[in-house]
Amino acid sequence: MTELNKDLEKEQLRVDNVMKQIDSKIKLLEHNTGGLKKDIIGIRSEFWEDVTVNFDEADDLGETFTSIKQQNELLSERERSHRQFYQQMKNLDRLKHSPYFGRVDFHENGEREVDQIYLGISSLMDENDENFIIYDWRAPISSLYYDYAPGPAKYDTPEGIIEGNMELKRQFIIRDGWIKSMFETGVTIGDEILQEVLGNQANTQMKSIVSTIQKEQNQIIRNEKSKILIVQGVAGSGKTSAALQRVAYLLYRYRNTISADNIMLFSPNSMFNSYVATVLPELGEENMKQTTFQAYLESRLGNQYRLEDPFTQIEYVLNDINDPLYKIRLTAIKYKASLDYKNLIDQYLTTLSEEGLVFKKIDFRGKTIISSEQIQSYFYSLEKSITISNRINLVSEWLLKKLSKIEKVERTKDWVIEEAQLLDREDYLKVYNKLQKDNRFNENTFDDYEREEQLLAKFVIKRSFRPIKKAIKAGGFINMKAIYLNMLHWSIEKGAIFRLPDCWKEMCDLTLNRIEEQELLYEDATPYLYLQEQIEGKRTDTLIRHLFIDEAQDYSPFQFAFLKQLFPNSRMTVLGDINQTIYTHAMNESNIFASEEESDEQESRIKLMRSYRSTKQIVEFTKGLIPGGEKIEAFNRYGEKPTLTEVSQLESLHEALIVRTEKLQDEGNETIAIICKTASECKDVYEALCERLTLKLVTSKTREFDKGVIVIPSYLAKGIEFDGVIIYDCSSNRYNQESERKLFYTACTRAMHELHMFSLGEKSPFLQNVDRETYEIMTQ
Ligand SMILES: Nc1ncnc2c1ncn2[C@@H]1O[C@H](COP(=O)(O)OP(=O)(O)OP(=O)(O)O)[C@@H](O)[C@H]1O
Repeated sequence: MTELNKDLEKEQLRVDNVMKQIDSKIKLLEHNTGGLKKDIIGIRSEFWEDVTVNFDEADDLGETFTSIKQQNELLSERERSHRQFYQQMKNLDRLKHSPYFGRVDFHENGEREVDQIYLGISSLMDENDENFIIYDWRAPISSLYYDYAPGPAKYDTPEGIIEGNMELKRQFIIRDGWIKSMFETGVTIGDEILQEVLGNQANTQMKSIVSTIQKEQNQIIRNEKSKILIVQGVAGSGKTSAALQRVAYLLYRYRNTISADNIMLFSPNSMFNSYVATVLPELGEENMKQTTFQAYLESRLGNQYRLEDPFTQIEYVLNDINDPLYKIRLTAIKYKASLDYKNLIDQYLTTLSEEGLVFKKIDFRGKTIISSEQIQSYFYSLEKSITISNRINLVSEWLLKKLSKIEKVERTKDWVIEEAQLLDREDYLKVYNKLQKDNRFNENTFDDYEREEQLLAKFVIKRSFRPIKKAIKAGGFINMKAIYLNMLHWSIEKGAIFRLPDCWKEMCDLTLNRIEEQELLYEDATPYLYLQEQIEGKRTDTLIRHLFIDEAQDYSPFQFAFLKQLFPNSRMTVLGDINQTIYTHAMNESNIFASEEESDEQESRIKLMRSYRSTKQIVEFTKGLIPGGEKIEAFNRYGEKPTLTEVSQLESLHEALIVRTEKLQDEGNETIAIICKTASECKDVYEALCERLTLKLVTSKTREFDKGVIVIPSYLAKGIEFDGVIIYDCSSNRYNQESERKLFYTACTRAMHELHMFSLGEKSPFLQNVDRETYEIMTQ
């Protein structure tokens, strides 16, 4: 028997033993959980039998309350234990499927024994709960596995650095109790295993990568020192994967202080949200909060305006090049994304401190009860040193007091008596009950009839004023629309003192016209909300301690500044790729990824240059599409070269595309994307081909994507991946503007195993400089 076979046998024996221990832990837990479940069902069904309910006397009321409280505490305690048991059971189930994936033998300096450390997705203790049979991959000692090859090695612990020598590093694939493969590995974790993992079919849900995390990815996952961690990583380098494993790491490392509710991920669209949603549960952790920037804007401005979304904006940018206002709008999108525009708004705010805030009048029953001038003069009568938002609070208090006085006067009016008579039964009953209650506690009851009338009047008044008061509390008396528009007029007048783009007036007109129609353009939404916040008072989310921004190259400097203000207590992990910047507002020299310098000691930057998603052949091709692409490293996984098919007729394009799609399906590719430049192109393709192929059309409203063949616009495909990608039409008609180069690159880099491009007419200029050796030209 060879040395390796002997080792394999020994390792299999250990696996057998671990499986037995997992089984006995499961049995024990089942036993305990079963009892608990019965307890909970019992307490729930007998809840009301076991409490003493008596509302007759005040004393009885107290006793009833205590009794319910006790019973409730008992139930909560049992439910908590049940949840814990359930979680443990799920972890054991997961371990049973695959107990561990790695082993390092570490000889700590000064110690006699060598420790054998086995790593899995969660830890497992022996039967006496004394020694670790499996270490959680996030434990401090586990970082040895990701960071070192056999030889001198060290790891960080909260108590300090531990140094020693790594004597062995081994990697396993274990499934259902059997070692399927075992390798001795070097620094980079098992190319063999990575080959296997990456060679698999793409999935409609992202997978966890804990067993094959690479050293540079581990730096991201375990970073603890930086307030802002910026990761510039090439397409497919594992940014999203590293981000999600980092969330799992933080939840483990700070389990006593941070929970999933304290972590938030901003992602590019809702389909991406569902794509990544299974990774953390797979690792035994609860999902962090997830949102998109657009969803946030909607939640804040959606009740005031029809908000344009970034997808509608990009459709305009890509399609409407012949619109006479096209250039103006594009310049506006860029300018309004900049910190120069934020600075302009800040300047305007200083003038607002002195004059110019606009308020809405307050009407009641068709009559103005407080005029906008009255509000304005009260506001400007307040001490100027008080911030605008604090003065707004004072105005709000003043208005509410004023309303209370008006309420009293109104109570005696005829309309109140009339409305009181028309109250429906339910409302009347409420008043009647109140009357009864008052009589019970109040000895000096006077004429019930008179009292009832008063109460009814009060009820009617309260109900009528409620919406006004609510609106006042929410700052509804501020005329934000007029303030934003006035700011635009003011900026036109003061143009000379700002670095405004040419045609600024035309740009403002564009916004003015839309706002008049109750529509807010995407480029105006963040600035508008920013201005609103400075006036009404900044809203902050102090609960979030770690903010993750994925595809961050597509955020404007203004949006970043806004997010920093919104999450003041949060550390940030910002992940992106400057070569995948597809939105006009982000094509800015102040893009966070444009610089490679760390701006201060709170910021760290990490670069990922190796692409794992695509085969070497695809990476060698896509590298040629972007300047500086030669620095991108491909992982050694081999496949066919990408292909380009040039056709001159639409019919032949469709025929060729159908043949290729069917071939990809026959080869076993489960997720195939036909990527078009725009949504309108997708719609045409879908309509033309849906009778010949089983297709699904993806739009900005799609929440999840399924296996099969999908037709998807380029900008929605970002962040996700497919076994096979077909570029519908990469002709110079479609992709010719320099600003579209990155969009094209993003589309091509979605392919894991196969990339096929079709061109109706001459191919795009982006392909002109690509090394001809890196792709095949197909003849029809
Ligand atoms: N260490 C790793 N082990 C196994 N698979 C990995 C590893 N790193 C990345 N991958 C795989 O590579 C693919 C790309 O990863 P991911 O989507 O995280 O990259 P990305 O940098 O966010 O890509 P993009 O910017 O192009 O959207 C995924 O299939 C992921 O599972």
